[in-house]
Amino acid sequence: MAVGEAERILVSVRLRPVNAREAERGDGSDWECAGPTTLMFRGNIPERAMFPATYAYDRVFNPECNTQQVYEQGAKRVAMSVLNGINSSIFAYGQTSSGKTYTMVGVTEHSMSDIYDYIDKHPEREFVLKFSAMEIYNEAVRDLLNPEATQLRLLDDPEKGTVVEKLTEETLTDKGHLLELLAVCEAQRQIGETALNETSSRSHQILRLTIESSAKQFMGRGNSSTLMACVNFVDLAGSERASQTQAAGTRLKEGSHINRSLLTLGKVIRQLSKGGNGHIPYRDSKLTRILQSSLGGNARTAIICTMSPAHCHLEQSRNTLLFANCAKNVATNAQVNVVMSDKVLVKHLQRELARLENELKLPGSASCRTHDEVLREKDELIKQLEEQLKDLMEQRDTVQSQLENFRRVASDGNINDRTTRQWDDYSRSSESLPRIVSEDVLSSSDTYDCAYEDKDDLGSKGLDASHICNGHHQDSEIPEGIAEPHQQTVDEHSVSSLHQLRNHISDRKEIYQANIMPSSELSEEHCKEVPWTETDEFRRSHFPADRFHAGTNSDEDNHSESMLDTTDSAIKLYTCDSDASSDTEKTNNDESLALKRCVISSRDSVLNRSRSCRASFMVIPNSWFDDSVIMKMPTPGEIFKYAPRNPDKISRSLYPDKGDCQNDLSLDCSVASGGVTSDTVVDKNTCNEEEEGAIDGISCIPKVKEKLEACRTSQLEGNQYTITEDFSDMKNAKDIGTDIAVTTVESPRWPIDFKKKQKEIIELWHDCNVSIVHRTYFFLLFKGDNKADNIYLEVEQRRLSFIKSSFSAGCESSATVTSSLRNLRHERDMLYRQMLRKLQLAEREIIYTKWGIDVNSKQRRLQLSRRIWTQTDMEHVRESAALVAKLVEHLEKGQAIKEMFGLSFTLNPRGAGRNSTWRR
Ligand SMILES: Nc1ncnc2c1ncn2[C@@H]1O[C@H](COP(=O)(O)OP(=O)(O)OP(=O)(O)O)[C@@H](O)[C@H]1O
Repeated sequence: MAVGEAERILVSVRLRPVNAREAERGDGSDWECAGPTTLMFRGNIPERAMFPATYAYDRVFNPECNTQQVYEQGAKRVAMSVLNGINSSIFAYGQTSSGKTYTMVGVTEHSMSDIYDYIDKHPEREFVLKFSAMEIYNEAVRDLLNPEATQLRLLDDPEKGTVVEKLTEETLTDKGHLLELLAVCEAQRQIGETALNETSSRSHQILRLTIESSAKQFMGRGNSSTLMACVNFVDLAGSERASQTQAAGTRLKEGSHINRSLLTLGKVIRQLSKGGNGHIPYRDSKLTRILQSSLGGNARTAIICTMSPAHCHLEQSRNTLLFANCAKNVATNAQVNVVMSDKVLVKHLQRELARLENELKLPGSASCRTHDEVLREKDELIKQLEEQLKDLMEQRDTVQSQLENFRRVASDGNINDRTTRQWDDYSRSSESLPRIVSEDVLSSSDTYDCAYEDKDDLGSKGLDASHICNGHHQDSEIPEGIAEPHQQTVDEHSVSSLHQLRNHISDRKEIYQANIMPSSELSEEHCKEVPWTETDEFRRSHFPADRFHAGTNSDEDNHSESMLDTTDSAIKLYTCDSDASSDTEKTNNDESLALKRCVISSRDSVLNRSRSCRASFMVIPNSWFDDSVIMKMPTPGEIFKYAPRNPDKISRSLYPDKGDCQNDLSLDCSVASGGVTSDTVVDKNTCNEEEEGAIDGISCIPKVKEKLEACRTSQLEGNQYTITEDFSDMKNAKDIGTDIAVTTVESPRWPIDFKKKQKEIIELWHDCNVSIVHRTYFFLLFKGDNKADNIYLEVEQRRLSFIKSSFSAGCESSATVTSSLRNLRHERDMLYRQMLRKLQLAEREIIYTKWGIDVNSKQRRLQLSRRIWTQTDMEHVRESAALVAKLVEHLEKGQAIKEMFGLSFTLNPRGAGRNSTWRR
C-alpha cells in the first residue's frame, strides 16, 4: 500500500498451544485455523448459536506456527517501515498467559535483526539508531533504561504529540548494544506470578527504536534530507480475571490498573473503528496517550492478538477477538517523516510555491475552480442586487408618475380641494380647537394597521376617480361602526340633518386615514367591508323592507337624524366615489364636511397594507378633548333597526322582557360568501336551530358557537346570560379574508370599558416608546363611540402588550428599544422645530404658560417638546394630542412620518421580506 493512502491496522491472531496446566485439566482446544485468515470455533457449548463461529483477520496463526512466521506475516512489513521514515507500532494484545511476551520478544528480535540486516545492505546511507524503553506500571511511567528515575511525566508537544519527559534515549552503537539494552529492559520489567502465568507481565512495556537515515553523498553539504521514524514494540499486560488469576493484594491492584488501561485502549480502538469525528478518549489513560500517534495517526500499526485455545478461556478469547474485529477497521494515516536541512527546505518550499502558482494559472485545477466558484457567486449576487435596484427604481418611478397624475386630477378642481377648503373654513371658525391635521403630514406608511395618507398622496398611489372606492355608491354615507350593515345616503340627508352636522363639525378635526393596497384587492377588499358600507340598493335587495324595522328612506332619514342626534361625537365615514363631479355636487349640495372613506389602490404600489387597515377620511370629534362629552349610545330601537333580520325575532331576542336589553348581546354575522349572505343573531333567548345552522356555516367563528352553547346552557338553567367578551377574533376572521361583518349589540356599559382600554393603551404607548404622532392620531381617531373603535383599541392594546412583554422579556434586542427611544427623540426634535413655524408668538406664550414653562427661559421650546406625551393622565394626553395635531399640520410629507411611524408597530425588521423597507 502506498504511503499516505488510507491504511488499516494489520490485525492477526495467534493461537498458542494448550499448555501443560490446561492439558492436565483436560481443557481441549475450542479453536482452529480454517485458513490463513480464518479462525473457527469448534467448541461445543449450549449458547453457541449466539456467537459467530468464524472470524476473519489479516492473518491467523495456529499453535504450530512459530514466532518467525508470525513476525514475517504479521509484523515485518510494519516494522520495516521505520527504515523508510514511517512511524510504526507492533502490539501484542490478549489475555494473561496467552503468549504476548513470548510473541513480542520474538518479533522484536526478528525486527532488530532485519533492521540491522537492512542497514548492512545499505552502506550508502548513514543510519542513526536510538533506543528507549518504558513501562506503564499501575498508571505510572517508568524508564526501563534508568531504573533509578522516578515516575516520568507526559508532556504535550505541538509537533510531536505526547512525549515522555526525560525518557532515556540510548544511541545504539551496534546490534550487540541493542541486545544488551533489551536484556536490561527484560530484567527491569515488572513481573509477577499469578495462577495463570508464573512470569506474568504486570506492566505495559514499550520498546522504542528511532531510526534516522540520510544519504551519505549529500551529508555535510547542507542540502541533505533525513528520514526519521520510530518503531514501537508494545507488549501489553494481559487482561485478566481476578478469579482466574486468583490475584490478591498487589496482584489485584496491578490487575485493576491493567484492566482499566486496556479498557480505555478498547474504547479508543472501538471509537476509531467507527470513523467520523467522535471524541477519542486518548487522554483517559497513559497507555493510549503515549500510543496516540500509533492508533489511527501517523503510523503503521500491526496488532497481534494472542489467544489461549483452551475452553476455560473461552470468554476472554471472545473478548480478544472482538477487540481484533474493531482494530481491523481502524484506519491509519502513515506519512514519511522527512527532516530537511535549511537549504533543502528552501528548495522544497520554492518548488511547492511554483506548483501552487501553476495550479492557479491552469484552468480546471482545484484551487482555480474554487476561485471561479467564488467569483461566480459574487457575480450572481451582484446581478441579483442590480435587479432589485432596478425593481425599486421602477416602483419609485411608478409611484412618482401616479402622484403626478393624481395631482393633475386634483388640480382640475376635484372634490378634495373643495372639501379641504370647506373644511378649512369650518376649522378656522373654531379657534379654540386643534386645527386640521394637514394632509401633508400624513404620508404613506404601512407600519401600522393604518397608513396615513394625505389627499394628494392618494394620487401618488395611482388613484384617480376610478380607483377610489370602486364599487361604492358615491353618496353612501356610512354610519360609523363595523356593526351596522346600515348606511345613509348623503343626498338623503335632510337640511336639518346637514345643519346639525355642521354644528357638529365645529367640534371636529379632519384627519384622514388612507391605506394602500394592490388594486387587484380593491374591490374584493372593499367588498369585505361591504356589509357595513354597502349601497342602499344592495341593502334593499338583500334585506327586504319587511325585515327592517325602518325600511323606508324616510325611516333612514330619521335614523340619520337620530344618529346625528344621539352620537354627538360619532365619526362619519363617507365612501369616496368614482365620480368626482358627483361627489363634488354632493358635497356642494350637502355643504357637509366631506368625510371620505377612501380605499386607495395601486397595483404598482410597493406600499403594502395590513388587511386590517381601513382607508378613511374621517372627521374626528374633539370629544377626547372634553371629558364632559359622553357618548350617547344607540337606543335599543336604533340597534334594532340596524340588524338586517326579522325584527320580530330580534325584538324577541333583545327584549324578551319587552325592553330590558341591558345585559344582552347579540351577534349579527353576515357571511357573504359566494354571493350568499346569511344572517344570524344570537342571544340568550333565541338560540334556536336555525341560528345554529347559520353559525355552523361560519367555520371561522368558534366563539359564536361557544356563545351559543353557553346560551343554551343558560337557557336550560333559566339563567340570564351575559356576554361581554371582546370581538377581536371576529376582527381576525375578517382580516384573514373571510367576509364577515359582525354586528354587536351589547350593553351600554362598553363605553366604560373603552375608557379603561384607552387608559391602558396610553400607558402602553408610554411604556413602548410609541411614536408621538401615532399616539396623537390614534387618540383623536378612536374615541370609542362605536364598536369598530373597540376592535381597533383591542388590536392596539394587544400589539402594545406584546411589544411591552417582548421588551421586558428581553426578546427584542436592546437595539430595538434604543432605536425606539432614539426615534422618539427625533420626533420631539421635529416638533421642536415645528413650534417656531407653526405657532404664533402669542400662541406660543399661551402654550408655554399652560405647560408651566417660563416664557423667558432659553430652552422653552425644547422643554415643551420634551414634555409632550410624557404623562399618562388624561388631561396631559389631551393637551399633548391637541398640541401635536397643531404642530404636525403642515409637515413635509415623507421622512418625518416614516420616522415617526417606524418605531411604533414593528418590533424588529428581522425576517421582513423584500418590501420590508417600506414597512416601518
Ligand atoms: N506460541 C507459543 N508456543 C509455546 N509456548 C508459548 C507460546 N505462547 C506462550 N507460550 C508460553 O506460555 C506462557 C505464557 O506466555 P506469556 O508469558 O508470553 O504470556 P503473556 O500473555 O505475556 O502473559 P501475561 O500477560 O501474564 O504476561 C509462557 O511460559 C510461554 O513460554
